[in-house]
Amino acid sequence: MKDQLIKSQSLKLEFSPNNPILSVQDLGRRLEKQWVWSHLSFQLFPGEQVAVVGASGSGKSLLLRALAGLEPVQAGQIIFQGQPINSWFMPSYRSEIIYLHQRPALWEGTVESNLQQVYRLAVHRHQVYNSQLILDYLHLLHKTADFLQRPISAISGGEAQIVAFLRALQLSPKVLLLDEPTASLDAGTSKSLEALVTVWQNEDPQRAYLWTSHDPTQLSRITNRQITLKEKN
Ligand SMILES: Nc1ncnc2c1ncn2[C@@H]1O[C@H](COP(=O)(O)OP(=O)(O)OP(=O)(O)O)[C@@H](O)[C@H]1O
Repeated sequence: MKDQLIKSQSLKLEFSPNNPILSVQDLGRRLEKQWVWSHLSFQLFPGEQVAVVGASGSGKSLLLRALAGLEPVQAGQIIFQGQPINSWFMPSYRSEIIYLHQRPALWEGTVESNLQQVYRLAVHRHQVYNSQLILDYLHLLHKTADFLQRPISAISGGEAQIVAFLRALQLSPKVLLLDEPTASLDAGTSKSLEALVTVWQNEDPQRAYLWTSHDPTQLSRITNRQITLKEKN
């Protein structure tokens, strides 16, 4: 089944807790003549919770977006489940590695129509909307089913972030790339979303995440290893 997600049918997946789910090899991102970061190498293993830290402008967002296939790189390789990123069919890749940031883009309509809409995309046609899973996740967030009928135009920034999390998590990605996802939220909602990510990860030991935040207390709660990006010279 998973083989269908890869462009080249001759490639085989290597899936084991001992193999990195994501491998970054000598990666470099240049903006005009200046490298934001270069010679960046690390691995992300199944089950890991990793913080990406660095000063403002050190390129944390650029890194996470590059890992999601949303930004180019000018050097090095990104390897997901043993296969280089460019051997993947991009829509499939982006449903396995999902990037979430603090200002999600949502469609018009209700919360639930936003959650259902992703299944109309060809890449998710083999999956179906699972309302029970969503209700379970909402329960964890101390929200009831009426939340699903709220119009997007009438929800708060924090609630929009909740919708973005639910929309991503229901697709069962292998890797989440969380780019300051709770920066504009109150402490209670932030902790609920942290709990939600933990539940998502505990559902499958192969799942892993990278999380950027300027809040060291949050990072110490939800990650156990750090990748540090150096400031530009
Ligand atoms: N699309 C772009 N075009 C030009 N420069 C960009 C672009 N995106 C980011 N940059 C620049 O690249 C550098 C790294 O940006 P990035 O947003 O990745 O940093 P960051 O570490 O995530 O910062 P912060 O902690 O403030 O969110 C910054 O100097 C930024 O201005």
